Amino acid sequence: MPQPLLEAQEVTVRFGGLTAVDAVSATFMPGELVGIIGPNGAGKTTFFNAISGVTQPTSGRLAVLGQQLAGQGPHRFARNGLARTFQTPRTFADMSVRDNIAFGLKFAGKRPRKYVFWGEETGVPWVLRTADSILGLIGLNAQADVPAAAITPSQQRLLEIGMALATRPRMLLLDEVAAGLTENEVEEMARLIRRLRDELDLTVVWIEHAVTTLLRHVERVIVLHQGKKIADGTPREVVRNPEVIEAYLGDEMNDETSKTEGAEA
Ligand SMILES: Nc1ncnc2c1ncn2[C@@H]1O[C@H](COP(=O)(O)OP(=O)(O)OP(=O)(O)O)[C@@H](O)[C@H]1O
Repeated sequence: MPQPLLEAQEVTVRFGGLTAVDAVSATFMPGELVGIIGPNGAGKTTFFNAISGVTQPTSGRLAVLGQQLAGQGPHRFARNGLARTFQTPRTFADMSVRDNIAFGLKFAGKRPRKYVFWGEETGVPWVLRTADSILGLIGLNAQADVPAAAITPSQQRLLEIGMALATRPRMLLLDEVAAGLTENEVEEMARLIRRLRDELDLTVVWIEHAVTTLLRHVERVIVLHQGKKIADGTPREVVRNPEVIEAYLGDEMNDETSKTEGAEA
């Protein structure tokens, strides 16, 4: 059995009297594509913040490839191969799209670790070597010289993914990268995410409210509700779980159905 890429054990995050993440344990294996879903305020982003070092867990353990990192800052997690996006894209507005990617590459260049590809330490895959090849991978070649402020919201999201890839991660954490996109753009985003996982042998963890698309593309789903993990299984298992239907999926599916009915009316 290979070593988990990331293992969270009983991770709890409290903000004053509020328990945003309540003793959540989860294991992420190399090459997995895992979705995280749950209602607003369920603790999804806070869990992401905890497993990427952005927020210190109040208690619990976090191991990246067996190395305990709880209590360390985000740079330490990044050095160990974690890269993430944020709900509001964090790009440099005045810099060109290419220079934004080049910034990520510069950050990666300072890292002593070699890229791990298909389980072995190798050189960097060619697609992650230059800003232009990364732009090709995410489909932003035509925007290379445009300032980041001038590209569309969906291109901003792609750019943020490109910046994360430029740090040459083993694990990519995506926080609502499809928010605000049209149905077609959401589907394209899902395909890109799968392609990145397949071609770069990445572990991808993806938080999204576009549940039907997400469930079609991931192999495993974790469901959070009021800070607790209430399900962890294949999409098939999770959609049949009565607790998940009660807490979340009933409303989400109804919303998506009524949107479709509304569009058809
Ligand atoms: N820095 C903070 N200080 C205090 N409370 C916070 C902080 N960050 C999050 N919370 C609270 O923690 C709970 C979990 O929030 P979180 O953003 O993790 O949920 P979420 O599942 O990502 O929600 P959404 O789907 O709306 O993004 C919420 O009640 C939120 O108000």
